[in-house]
Amino acid sequence: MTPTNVVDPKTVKPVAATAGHAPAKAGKVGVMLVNLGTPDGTEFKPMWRYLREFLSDPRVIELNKAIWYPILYGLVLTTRPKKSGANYARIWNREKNESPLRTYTRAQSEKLTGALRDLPNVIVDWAMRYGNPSTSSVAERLVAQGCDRILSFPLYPQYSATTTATANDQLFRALMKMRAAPAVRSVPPYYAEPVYIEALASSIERHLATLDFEPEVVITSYHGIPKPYSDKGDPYRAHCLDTTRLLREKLGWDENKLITTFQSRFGAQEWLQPYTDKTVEKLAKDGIRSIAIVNPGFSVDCIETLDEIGREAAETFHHAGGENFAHIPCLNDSPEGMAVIEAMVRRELSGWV
Ligand SMILES: C=CC1=C(C)c2cc3[nH]c(cc4nc(cc5[nH]c(cc1n2)c(C)c5CCC(=O)O)C(CCC(=O)O)=C4C)c(C)c3C=C
Ligand SMILES: [Fe+2]
Ligand SMILES: [Fe+2]
Repeated sequence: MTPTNVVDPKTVKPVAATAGHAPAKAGKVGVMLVNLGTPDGTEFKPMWRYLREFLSDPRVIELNKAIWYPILYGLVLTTRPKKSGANYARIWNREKNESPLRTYTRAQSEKLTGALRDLPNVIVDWAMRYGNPSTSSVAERLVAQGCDRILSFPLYPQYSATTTATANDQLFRALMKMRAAPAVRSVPPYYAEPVYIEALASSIERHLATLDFEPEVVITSYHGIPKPYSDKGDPYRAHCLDTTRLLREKLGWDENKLITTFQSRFGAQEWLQPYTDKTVEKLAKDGIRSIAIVNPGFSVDCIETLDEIGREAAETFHHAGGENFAHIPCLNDSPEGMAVIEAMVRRELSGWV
């Protein structure tokens, strides 16, 4: 039987001009890489602006506003901008005057543009959930360039409401202001995709081969979330554990060689355990001399990987008696990392190009 109602996207033409109207630009597909966000500078003001936007997001801090805002404005935003700014200053990309997260996300977008050259109707761009370039400005730019469809790619392999869902919320908030809003798709979490697991395994093997020691233990350290969020149904922890299990199988390692921990606690409540800093300290005290840490949950290196792991965790390990410490970089814009992004984008564009 011949299908009668199937639309071939290649035959859909831009809307023609009618009397009194400019021709509507249409027919292009926007691919938008979305990362978490980052401050515009390391000084108090830009740090304050970034932290205020981030920590006012009810997906991130679930406390009632009447309780949270006095703490946020009275305590957190009076002290943390200075402390975090000093940490950002240590890892800042001085050549471009921006954080590594922004540099790497832009590089991913540029490389993806090159990789998708065979799809002339596709425009690739990149945005942040918090800070700049804002999600709304990039969505508007794509629409102005003729995109009537947008594929949004929240760059988090493991889903969490605190990251993936809020990136999607923000895009729809931008669409709420448009009369002619584009159709939207969102790339699903890819924590168990073979292309991602293979990329992590080959990146780990490549970096371990450059070391002059063999780690007795390799830690997969993920950003944490408050434990109550997980208890209430956020699937993030299960996604992280799945990634590590699949990576272990791929590498042929046992449960003592590749372990899972959670880092970057914020505030007083309990977060997902085991904690990375406590684990690193305990390993050294238990006589483990050599470790490596990899951060599979971060698509690019940032303050949490370069400073909290590359500096702080290394110091903790050495102070507790450890000898050899290695931090394995994130996939970033490496060939392995770009293979993951390209594969996910091509699959999710199906039917649109
Ligand atoms: C309650 C607070 C936070 C939750 C929940 C949270 C979840 C979460 N975050 C990431 C990824 C990143 N977080 C980064 C920085 C960062 N995270 C928090 C707080 C929470 N994160 C803060 C306050 C900060 C700012 C830095 C600081 O002051 O300590 C970053 C790095 C950004 C950069 O510019 O380098 C990333 C990436 C995930 C994946 C996640 C939940 C799964
Ligand atoms: Fe975070
Ligand atoms: Fe941190």
